[in-house]
Amino acid sequence: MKPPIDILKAARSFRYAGVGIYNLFRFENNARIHLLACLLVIIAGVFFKITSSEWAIIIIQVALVWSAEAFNTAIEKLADLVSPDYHPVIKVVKDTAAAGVLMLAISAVLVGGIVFLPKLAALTGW
Ligand SMILES: Nc1ncnc2c1ncn2[C@@H]1O[C@H](COP(=O)(O)OP(=O)(O)OP(=O)(O)O)[C@@H](O)[C@H]1O
Repeated sequence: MKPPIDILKAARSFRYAGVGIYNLFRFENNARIHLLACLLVIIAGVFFKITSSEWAIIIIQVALVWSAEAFNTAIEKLADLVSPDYHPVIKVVKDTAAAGVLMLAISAVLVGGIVFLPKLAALTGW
């Protein structure tokens, strides 16, 4: 009888996803920009001693942006394979996928502002 959960198969899926994460940050310029932004946010979070709720919100924001970037990259690669030449539908597909990343990046910047600007203001005496 087949076991209800195939642990080896799950472990393989984790490995493939790990390769995907590596490729994302190794080869995609925008993903590297998001990685750098994340490192700066971690440094700021440690410096300003933000609360666990603030960390939780920031972690969710970072994960949302990275995840959107991963889906966007996957869509771009698929689109390049399906249509290496210019196609108006591919333009809509790629622009829409990029819009998804931009929307979440804007929300991450706003959340960052809400969390860090008051602390920065208190520090600098604005
Ligand atoms: N085959 C295509 N047909 C139509 N428009 C395209 C096509 N390829 C790219 N574009 C247009 O160029 C924009 C940038 O596409 P591109 O695939 O170069 O993405 P990118 O954000 O520069 O990512 P990367 O540099 O990682 O490939 C798309 O949003 C789209 O408007």
